[in-house]
Amino acid sequence: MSRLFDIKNLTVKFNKGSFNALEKVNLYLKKGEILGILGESGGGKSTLANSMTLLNDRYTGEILYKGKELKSMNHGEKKIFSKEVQLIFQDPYSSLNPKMRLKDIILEGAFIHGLIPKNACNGLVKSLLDKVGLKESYLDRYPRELSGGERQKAAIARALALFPDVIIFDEATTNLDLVSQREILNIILELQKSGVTCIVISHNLPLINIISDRIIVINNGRIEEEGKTEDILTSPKSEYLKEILNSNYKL
Ligand SMILES: Nc1ncnc2c1ncn2[C@@H]1O[C@H](COP(=O)(O)OP(=O)(O)OP(=O)(O)O)[C@@H](O)[C@H]1O
Repeated sequence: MSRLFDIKNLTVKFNKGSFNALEKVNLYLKKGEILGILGESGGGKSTLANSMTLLNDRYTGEILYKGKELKSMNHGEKKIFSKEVQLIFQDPYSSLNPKMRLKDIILEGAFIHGLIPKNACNGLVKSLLDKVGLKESYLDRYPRELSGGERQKAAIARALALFPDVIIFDEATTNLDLVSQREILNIILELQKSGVTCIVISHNLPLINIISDRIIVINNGRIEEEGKTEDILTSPKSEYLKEILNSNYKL
């Protein structure tokens, strides 16, 4: 499997003289896999996701996407990158424009990138709704007229309208009830089958266990361990993982 991302010595320092949010992080993402990123609050997971999507460019080290360092990409390359790599946030309400109807929200990015002719809109938006399990009758709704789980599905449909190669889910199921969580997990597994590579960031070990091919544990800005899901859960090395596994979590 070829690598989509290759990250070398990624270091992020937000305030001069204070601690590093990320410290010499090295990791890769293989095409077709689901990579789980696990760690406690404040450990640096979102900083990693934001840096991998250039929402944060105040980093040192290298983030290579398909062999090209993100900050050295020219305008055209960055535009392609922003289509190919999508980020889904924890709070779908704040990431959806409250003044736009669902169909316009879903198609906005695809229009900006010139991906779809006007006459193909209806077909595309219906197939995207179907993929994420939203009813066609929701097309004219505003975000406030959707439940939390439905809003998260809408955010995924909007990302899918760009036919991305990679989707990073940053705590995307954290605020959802168990049924919605399960539905989003199933969507992610279906995405993997259709060739989309995914990163799932969470502090929820059962969720990461169900879905990931490989896991990285990141705390205090450092990678504490990395390996195939079954390997690191059966013989954990980090104190963090040992503690969770010794608590009430059962594999
Ligand atoms: N823009 C910023 N400016 C200053 N400090 C920041 C900024 N973003 C994050 N931090 C700090 O960097 C550290 C890592 O934060 P980050 O959000 O990456 O952690 P996280 O693992 O995603 O946490 P959570 O699971 O709670 O979302 C934290 O101490 C946070 O306060």
